[in-house]
Amino acid sequence: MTKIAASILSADFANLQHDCTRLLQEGADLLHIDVMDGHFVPNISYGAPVLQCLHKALPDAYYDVHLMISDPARYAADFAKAGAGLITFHLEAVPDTAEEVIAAIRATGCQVGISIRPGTPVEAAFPYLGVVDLILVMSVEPGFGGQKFLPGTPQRLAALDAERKRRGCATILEVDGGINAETGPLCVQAGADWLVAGSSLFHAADPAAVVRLLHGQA
Ligand SMILES: O=C(CO)[C@@H](O)[C@H](O)COP(=O)(O)O
Repeated sequence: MTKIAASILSADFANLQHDCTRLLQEGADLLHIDVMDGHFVPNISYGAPVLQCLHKALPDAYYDVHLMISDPARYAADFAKAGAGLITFHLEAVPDTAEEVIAAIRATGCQVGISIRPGTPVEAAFPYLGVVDLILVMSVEPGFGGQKFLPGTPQRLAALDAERKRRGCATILEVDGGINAETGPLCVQAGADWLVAGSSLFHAADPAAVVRLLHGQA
């Protein structure tokens, strides 16, 4: 079944535990932790101490960490210690050393993901099918929540899904950016397994209804 990852970037940080507890109670499957360094992307979010506090408050949640940072190998262990279940980094950040970063994350005991920006040819991720646990396709330019879904995304997911089937591997396909009741189902139809949703969940009057819809249960 499709999993819904709630992106905490859209939470009220003064009430982070409350907002996350609510979303998990409303049916979200996991928490998506967007880490931005103001260098790889033009925004700064938060670091491992925030995850550590959240993990302490909500130890049973699964933490899907998305590193939008220039030096993922340097910080992977910090996020693993803080409670990450899966750590995703961007191929564009480390074009020549992706294998080393994968090994560094694996050494922490976490699952490993790679991500690609909207402008990166989807074929760049093909060699990692069956190598990493998850491939995250960005459906907006990374850096900010609340952006509009890029319409070419389902086609990119479908290409990855077809290649995944051709290779017979089980790598999870995740999509992130502008996911809502309209765009989520298009991504699922194209092959996405995990949907990251921020503003459409945290700002919804009835988040449970959005989760049900994204789960395909509405
Ligand atoms: O990584 C990012 C943005 O860089 C995303 O996780 C967004 O935070 C998703 O937010 P919405 O587009 O769903 O509001």
